[in-house]
Amino acid sequence: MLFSTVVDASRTVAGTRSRRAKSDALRAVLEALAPDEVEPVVSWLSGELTQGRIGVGWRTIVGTDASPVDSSSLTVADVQEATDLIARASGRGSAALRRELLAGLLGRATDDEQRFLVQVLGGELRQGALEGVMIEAIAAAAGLPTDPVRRAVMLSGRLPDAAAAALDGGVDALAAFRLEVGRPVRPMLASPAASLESALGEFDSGVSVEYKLDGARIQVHRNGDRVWVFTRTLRDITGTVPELVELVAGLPVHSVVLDGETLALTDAGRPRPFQETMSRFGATSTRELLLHPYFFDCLHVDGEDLLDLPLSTRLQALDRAAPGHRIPALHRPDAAAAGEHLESALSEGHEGVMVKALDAPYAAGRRGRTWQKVKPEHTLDLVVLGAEWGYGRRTGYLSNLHLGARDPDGGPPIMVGKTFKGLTDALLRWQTEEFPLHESHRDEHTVHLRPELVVEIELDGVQTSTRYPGGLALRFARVLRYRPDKAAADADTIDAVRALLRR
Ligand SMILES: Nc1ncnc2c1ncn2[C@@H]1O[C@H](COP(=O)(O)OP(=O)(O)OP(=O)(O)O)[C@@H](O)[C@H]1O
Repeated sequence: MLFSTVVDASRTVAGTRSRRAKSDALRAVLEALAPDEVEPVVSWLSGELTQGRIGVGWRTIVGTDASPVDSSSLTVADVQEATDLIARASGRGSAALRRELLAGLLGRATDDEQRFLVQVLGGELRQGALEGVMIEAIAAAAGLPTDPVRRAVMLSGRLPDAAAAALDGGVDALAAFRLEVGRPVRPMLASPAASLESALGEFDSGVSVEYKLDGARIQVHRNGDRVWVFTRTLRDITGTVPELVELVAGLPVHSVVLDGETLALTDAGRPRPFQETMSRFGATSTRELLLHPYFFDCLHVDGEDLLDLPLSTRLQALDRAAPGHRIPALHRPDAAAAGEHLESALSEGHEGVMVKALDAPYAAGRRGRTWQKVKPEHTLDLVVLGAEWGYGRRTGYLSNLHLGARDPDGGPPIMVGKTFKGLTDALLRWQTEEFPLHESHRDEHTVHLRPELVVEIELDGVQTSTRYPGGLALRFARVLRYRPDKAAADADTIDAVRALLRR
């Protein structure tokens, strides 16, 4: 396939708000691909290279001077080969070689193709938000229902692999995707509940009511002596959390996959601030701040996959696999006991409780109704779209944030408000250093950012407004904290913002 066909499709997708039109454009490309073109093209259209990061930084890209050609004959295979060569360059002189190879590739591309390549290489096109649309397009191109495609993506964490399997081997190839110990699964997510009573009222078959701890999500895998620890975004952090590795290595099982939350505690046993827990995931972490795991689900034990079994069965397995390390939970409590559990969670400094249906399977990667979170304040995770230079005491600092909600149809984030409330001096300094690394462009007052940073905002509510394109505006928004554990694709949607309208 000609590379320009891919570039045209990407432009069509970016240029329309219609989910149907996006899906149709993607489908048309997928249907025309040769088998070995599927993985690279699905990766590019999702804004990534199959090789991951290839050592071409922003500086190299803008420093590359290559005039576009008028008409190009670049094929998908040409581009894949060129990026392979760049990715493989190593050792002395490799930076110069990468620059040369990049200039060679760009020098064969048209203006549009160059722009697309630069965006993919610079990570600007990475659009997890498009994933749902892409899954539908893959299913349509392969003539299959959406569910088995989605399941394969959630189990492998990799859209291109699932696309190749769907288009090449159909349902049978997709069914072969299994949970594999050592390969992370997309985590199941929760929906907000209006109240504890409404959450309890929704499930006749019994619930587990669990503390909702305000730490960081972990997924641990163990096979014999080998242990892995992954974050919510499936990043492998095994090397930075030796105390968790040691604990998991000592569990009374041979192989296991556990889902949980990890927290650093004060000497008095109260949770430390979220930032301190997150800082342990960084490369420079100290071991002084020990992380404690609190597991709440078991997806695999000793050769048996449990994803499709009811929560009640998975919790029994969890008790066997990790005795003493469960999150505080009540099994089938009555309303009074559940209420007391919520009160104690809050008085111990935690966020609230989770109410989970005991008969529900583990819906990897889904924000389902079978897990509901009950917490007293309204918070939203929003994408930072830009920041304005401050004035007065804040002169010289990037301050007032432009906030966007995710478009569930895969378009760019939709702006819903601005705020500088809650920003500490430390955060202002951090923003001023960090934001230029995410800059897409700037004007006199504002540095605009690629949609990469997620910030958690507390708010009193939402009102209708003509000021912003979504017709909604946040009321009394204040910054709680940044969420380095989340990508833009995990941010709250415009629908979640709208759901706060009448409360
Ligand atoms: N008992 C629990 N069961 C499931 N998740 C829990 C539990 N305790 C804490 N958590 C955390 O809560 C998150 C689930 O809530 P949700 O799906 O709303 O994620 P979120 O968007 O990170 O929410 P929030 O911003 O409220 O933390 C999980 O990702 C996990 O990190």
